Amino acid sequence: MQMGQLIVFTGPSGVGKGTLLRSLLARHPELELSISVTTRAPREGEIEGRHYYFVNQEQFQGLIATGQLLEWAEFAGNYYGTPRTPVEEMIAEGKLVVLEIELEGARQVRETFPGALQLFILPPSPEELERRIRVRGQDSEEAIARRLHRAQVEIAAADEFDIAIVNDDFDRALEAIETALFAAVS
Ligand SMILES: Nc1nc2c(ncn2[C@@H]2O[C@H](COP(=O)(O)OP(=O)(O)O)[C@@H](O)[C@H]2O)c(=O)[nH]1
Ligand SMILES: Nc1ncnc2c1ncn2[C@@H]1O[C@H](COP(=O)(O)OP(=O)(O)O)[C@@H](O)[C@H]1O
Repeated sequence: MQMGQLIVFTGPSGVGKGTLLRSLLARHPELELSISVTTRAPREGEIEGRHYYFVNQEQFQGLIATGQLLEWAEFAGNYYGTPRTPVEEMIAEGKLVVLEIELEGARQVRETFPGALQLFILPPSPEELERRIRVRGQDSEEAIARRLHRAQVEIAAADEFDIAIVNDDFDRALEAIETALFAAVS
């Protein structure tokens, strides 16, 4: 059987990664989303095992110490990581596995999985990025400030990625992602 592939999505908080991925996954059942582990508190409506596996600091450190994370990083005061075993199993089964992760994690994956396709999602402007984070209405002022600060660092690194796509018009961005993705994996 053919080996699967890793597809990495990175981009500043609020750019629309989650929304784009939901549409992409609904349209392409052959894509599998990796569910991350995080120490962040669940947002309203987030479900354990579907959006994230929610753990405490001690549990997260245990996962690092026992090599159970494929990559991990601290982001805006919380830890996030990709559970290794499910991803390795899905790749061995020939699946296309999607990781939605921040910059430091994407850099780690670049080292360990050089064949991974790395996509970066850009906002049309910094103002629109801030508007989207606020419209989502899920984060405290402090969390918003940390995310906006981190966004500048992430956007400055967009050139490191295989492809950068601006999420201005949603449908157009989705199409551009599909084109890039299926050109790379076919
Ligand atoms: N390195 C890494 N980053 C992750 C992982 N899961 C999520 N992230 C990233 O962590 C950041 C914060 O995620 P989250 O708290 O859900 O906020 P949101 O992106 O604003 O919805 C985002 O950039 C995510 O892409 C992971 O497993 N590893
Ligand atoms: N192309 C777009 N135009 C306008 N709003 C968008 C667009 N894409 C996403 N959004 C909105 O922006 C907000 C943040 O999107 P989200 O998917 O949560 O971002 P991320 O996962 O990157 O943090 C949501 O309210 C979402 O509906």
